[in-house]
Amino acid sequence: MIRRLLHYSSADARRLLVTELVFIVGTAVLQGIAFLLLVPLLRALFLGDIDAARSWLTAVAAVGAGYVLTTWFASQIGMKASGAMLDSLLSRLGDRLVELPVAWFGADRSGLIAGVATQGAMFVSNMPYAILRQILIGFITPGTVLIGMYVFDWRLAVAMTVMVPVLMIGYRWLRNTIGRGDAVHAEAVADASNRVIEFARVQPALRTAGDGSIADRLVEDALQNQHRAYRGMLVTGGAGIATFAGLVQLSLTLLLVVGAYLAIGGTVDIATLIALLVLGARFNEPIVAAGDLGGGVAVARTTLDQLDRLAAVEALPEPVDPQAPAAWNIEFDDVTFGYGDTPVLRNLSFTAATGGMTAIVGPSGSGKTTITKLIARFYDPEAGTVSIGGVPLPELGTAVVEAAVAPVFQDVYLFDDTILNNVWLGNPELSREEVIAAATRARVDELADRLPGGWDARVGEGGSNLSGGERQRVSIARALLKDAPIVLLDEATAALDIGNEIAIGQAVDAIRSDRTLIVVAHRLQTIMTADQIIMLDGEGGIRETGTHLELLAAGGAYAHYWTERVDAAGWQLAHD
Ligand SMILES: Nc1ncnc2c1ncn2[C@@H]1O[C@H](COP(=O)(O)OP(=O)(O)OP(=O)(O)O)[C@@H](O)[C@H]1O
Repeated sequence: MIRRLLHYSSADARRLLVTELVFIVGTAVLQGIAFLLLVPLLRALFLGDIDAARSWLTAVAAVGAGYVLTTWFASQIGMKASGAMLDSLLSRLGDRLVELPVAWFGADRSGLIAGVATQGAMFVSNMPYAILRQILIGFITPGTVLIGMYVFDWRLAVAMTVMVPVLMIGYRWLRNTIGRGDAVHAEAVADASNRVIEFARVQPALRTAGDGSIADRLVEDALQNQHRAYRGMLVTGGAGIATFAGLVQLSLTLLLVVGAYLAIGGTVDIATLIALLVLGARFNEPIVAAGDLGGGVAVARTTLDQLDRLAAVEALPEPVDPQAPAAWNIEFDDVTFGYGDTPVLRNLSFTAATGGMTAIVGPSGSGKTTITKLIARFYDPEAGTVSIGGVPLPELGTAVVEAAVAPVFQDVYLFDDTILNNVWLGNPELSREEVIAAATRARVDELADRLPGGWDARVGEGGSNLSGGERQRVSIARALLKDAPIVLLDEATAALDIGNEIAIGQAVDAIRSDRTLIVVAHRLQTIMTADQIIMLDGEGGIRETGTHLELLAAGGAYAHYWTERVDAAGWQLAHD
């Protein structure tokens, strides 16, 4: 455990932890010596030898003073070590999270991350101050007492020694039992957190679904599961602690029996025996305290295991010497990719020219969004290459790709802040005026005019005060500000009102100049004006490629798709 704590410590936390350990060892040895000095002291008192008792009392007082001093230092340094440990755990976690591939983050990860970053990190960082000290003292003090016991009476010392492996096995078993229970509990807590977060997010949809919806059931099941896991942990943990305390009592009983036997045999005088039995009781005290805290170690271990698993998640390969692309054309060369066993894209090849707009259309689930995710390098393909400017993405590296690409996805997340600050995120270097100018080009000015507070109106959690189309306009404004040479736009599938439809059209026009734009296109206007349309076939490949006019003239699948869409739009307009 100490090795693992040191592994996750910053240099500062490591220095404090090692210093604290030195003081803890000093504390424990001094405590052991103080206990040992009780034997001659008590013996002298029983025998009425007041002078000797006074001398031993002075010795106990001197060792006690040393003990108090080292304890004070150990606790002060321990407190600082705990603080430094918390800092280093959180910064290690933060560093790791930004390294992980974007694809790793799904809704089911929020509970895990929240659990590790809050309760888990607190538990681990509490180790140096609150737990480690007691546990080390629980082993080192009895160890010192045991060595001293051999000096006083080897037979009682042997009786104590016999119990050491039994107590060690008991302690291990206790720790493992609580550890197993806690691992199950931590998983259940993470799952319940995910469900509750999801439940809170989708409230509007749930209100219309009424009681007993799937989400209600999932939350209820997850909470019940957590409750069961917690109860299981308490029951097994409680049983473990009680069993361990029983073993400790057994060792004391053994000492009593051996002591009584020796006293009856006359090989040890009563005064010495009583003093040694008092010592035996003291021998057990720190062990019981350590046993009680064994659960704490197990819980901290669960968090360290989770951190180990996070450390083991494979990041995408990064180049030693990242290249810079000379152009911004995008090329898919024989790309095959899937999320599971079945490929979503099969041997897919196409080129999107620098500065042009490519519209991707096709049936639902045909892989349109997946193509944009591969360009943003959320994933690497299983086979084939995706390149920008002729350089495969793994040779550019994630940082270069992230700088070159501005994604505008459908599920735009806005922070619970002002409209302007949400756009500003795209490029924090720019002035307020420059941000407003870019936001105006993406037609966000209409929102600022409408909402009380203007540019400083708050958008609510996740942008809940805005419609889907409005959120997407804010996201387009961010992309405009970022001024990346490639923009990926996943157009909102939801039908837009006429105001949003026109505004999004103007925002897309603003963004397309001088940029390579890949659009998962749903608006007829976007599709019609694209430089190239790629129509996916729904089986992982491309059915047709060309301009709107070329494909219409070909009279194939696209022409059919277009006629249907136009008819549907006409039907919709006729009924509005
Ligand atoms: N993270 C994921 N994990 C597992 N499967 C996924 C994931 N994302 C997408 N898929 C699956 O991959 C397939 C293609 O999804 P994709 O979102 O690329 O399709 P799409 O053409 O954009 O669909 P739509 O038009 O409905 O948005 C779908 O079957 C989808 O269920």
